[in-house]
Amino acid sequence: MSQPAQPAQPAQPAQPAQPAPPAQPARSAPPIIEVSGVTRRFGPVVALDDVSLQIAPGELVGILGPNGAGKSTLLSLVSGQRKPDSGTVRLCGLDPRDAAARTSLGLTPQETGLPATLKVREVVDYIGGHYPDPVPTAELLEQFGLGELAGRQTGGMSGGQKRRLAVALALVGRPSVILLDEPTTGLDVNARQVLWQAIRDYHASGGTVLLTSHYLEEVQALAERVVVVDQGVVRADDTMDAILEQVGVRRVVLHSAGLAVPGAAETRFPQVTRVQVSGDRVELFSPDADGFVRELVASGIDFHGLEVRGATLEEAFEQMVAAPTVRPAGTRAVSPSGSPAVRPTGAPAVRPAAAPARGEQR
Ligand SMILES: Nc1ncnc2c1ncn2[C@@H]1O[C@H](COP(=O)(O)OP(=O)(O)OP(=O)(O)O)[C@@H](O)[C@H]1O
Repeated sequence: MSQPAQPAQPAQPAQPAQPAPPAQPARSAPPIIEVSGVTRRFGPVVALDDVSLQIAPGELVGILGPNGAGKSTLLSLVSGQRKPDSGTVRLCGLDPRDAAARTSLGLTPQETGLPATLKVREVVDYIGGHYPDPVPTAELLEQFGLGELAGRQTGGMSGGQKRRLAVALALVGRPSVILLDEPTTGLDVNARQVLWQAIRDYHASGGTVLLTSHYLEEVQALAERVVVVDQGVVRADDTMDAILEQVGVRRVVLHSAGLAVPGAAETRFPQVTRVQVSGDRVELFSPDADGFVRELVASGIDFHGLEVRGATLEEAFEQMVAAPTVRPAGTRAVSPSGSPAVRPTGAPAVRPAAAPARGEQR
């Protein structure tokens, strides 16, 4: 579900114009974003359920979650567009509904309403005019590969071009923190690379980024820290490496006619939790890859081309959103996509960061 469509939010210069050395998150500094025990309901739906999150200045944090998880709701609370039913949200130490807090904020909502009859440069001038020291329009448009479109009405832009402009507008006021809700949805590979570079440059100059994405490779490429949200609950909150490590599942790839028979691997080897077969190529997932390989060798089954590697973020994510969260009857968040990924039999439970273990009552 989307936030209300609107242009980027006003922001204020809080960062130097020139790129500085890559930012080191100031973990000892007061959090620039602080969400404490926040619950937000929409009628019977609990979009966020007792969520707590602290983001230090200079962090680049990716929020992952399936459709309806509560990601956009979280951003709308941080940006002050909505208020929590309970709990508190602080942006730069202030209530984000206080305009003073939002002067240091740049925002790209999931759906952006650009005035169709205004030209691209006019929109940038207009938004930039709210700030004391905006990025010069030509410079900003060049950075986002939009220089040649400066004189075009926004109604004549492609979807991808509009998306690039929407992210550019979040940066025009030199904000100290930006919220990007699915910034590259609908973009082709080149346009996505341009935006990724702009986000990296902004972060390298000391900016704080909180972004949601459906593209796991985007979060993997950009974020230092990943927050996994599912059904309104934070299921994991850690560095990318720790998230991958936490899941502990490894992928074993090999070629074997004997194991390519449906059910053969799972039946024979208890360590195997999931199997994908394509011809004689077999991909197996196991929390105990070493044990599986030892037993495979001992079994005498013919195989070749063995590879073992860690799980991708996508696999880690599937594991995390697979564990159900128990809520009081009638208040469970509804995911439009229905049940999330099926948790593989025997897969290790992921210890959530701020959520109950599987089966615990909230
Ligand atoms: N204005 C609203 N009215 C009613 N229900 C809402 C509203 N906004 C959000 N919800 C519900 O709250 C839950 C969380 O929605 P939210 O948009 O935050 O999820 P999301 O993770 O951003 O999803 P997506 O990835 O699909 O954008 C969903 O069940 C959604 O249907």
